[in-house]
Amino acid sequence: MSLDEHKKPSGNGNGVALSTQVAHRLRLNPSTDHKPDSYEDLQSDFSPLLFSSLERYLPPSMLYLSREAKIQFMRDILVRYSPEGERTRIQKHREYRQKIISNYQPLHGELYTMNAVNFFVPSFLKAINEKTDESFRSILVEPTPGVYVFEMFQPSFCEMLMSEVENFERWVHDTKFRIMRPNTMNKYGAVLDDFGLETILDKLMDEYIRPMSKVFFPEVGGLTLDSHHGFVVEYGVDRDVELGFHVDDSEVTLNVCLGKQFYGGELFFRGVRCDKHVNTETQPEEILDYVHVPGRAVLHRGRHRHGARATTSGHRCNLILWCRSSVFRELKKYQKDFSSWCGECRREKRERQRLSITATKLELLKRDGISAS
Ligand SMILES: O=C(O)CCC(=O)C(=O)O
Ligand SMILES: [Fe+2]
Repeated sequence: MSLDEHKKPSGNGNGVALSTQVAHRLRLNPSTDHKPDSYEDLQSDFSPLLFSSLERYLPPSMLYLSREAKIQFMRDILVRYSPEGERTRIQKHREYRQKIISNYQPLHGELYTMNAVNFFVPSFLKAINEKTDESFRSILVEPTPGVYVFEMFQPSFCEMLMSEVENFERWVHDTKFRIMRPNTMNKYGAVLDDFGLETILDKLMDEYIRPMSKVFFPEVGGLTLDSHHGFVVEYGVDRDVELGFHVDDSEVTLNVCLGKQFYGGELFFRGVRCDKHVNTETQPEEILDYVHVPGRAVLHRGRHRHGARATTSGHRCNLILWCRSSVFRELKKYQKDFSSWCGECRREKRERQRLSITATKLELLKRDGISAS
């Protein structure tokens, strides 16, 4: 079975910016008591807010230089981390979103602001309020290491979200608006962030998924999730039927079944892998087939290889939230061993340790043998 890198149409992995000049390294931690200059009047393709945030990371010796000198220095850094092509793409995407948001009339206004009591089931809310390892563990099961399953959404929320998506799809059809699909592997489905749901999905990641990821996925940036790609996928005989074996472009993925009635569509998992090992063999203990249930969530690492079997009848709709950590992505560039989360790195490491123990034992035996003679 060959595997696809599931691509998103947006987002970059830029992390903590590093200076080109060794003498002027950015600080690792911001100077929180420093009041940055205002950059509101700055004509630049970077947001003025980005400049004032970055200013707090300037080396102390630069904090009181002229505004122009700071702008020049920060611009040089930003340009390195966001090449022109990428900036143009982001700008185009911003305009695309703006066009949708100013023309699309939402069906359920109440979906666009977070209303936790109406959206989530009480058990989930209780666990989130407590935010402890035990409270999370009390509401979920872990059918294979690293895959967590729990009840999450109220049925009324699932219905409302599905009918909003249908309404959006109808608008797209009627106005012949050309929309971008969620990723390279789906022909159907819609990006929720593109039609006004970005703010609540941000909240969903910040206040609900990050606290859980901090407990369950600290080694893949679970504590520092800072951006997301949120969409729905739609399956059925007249939609996408199945989804091939892949890894997500995320550190942590939330996948919640919204409904409706369907047969098939099982998720299959086959172990977590880093880039280098993405196509390596599956170990028997890594095999999991999971049956979707409306309202129920699955939380897993983006690098946990998976796919979805054919939805053979009916209509299946799932909410997917790919959560990313720019810090994790930046740090990953400088690492080679991912044995804290990649099944194959771990297997190789154990094998190296086993060989080294055997060699040491042999060495000792040999020495003993020699001294005994
Ligand atoms: O259909 C599913 O439940 C899986 C979807 C998925 O893995 C994805 O969109 O990344
Ligand atoms: Fe996926």
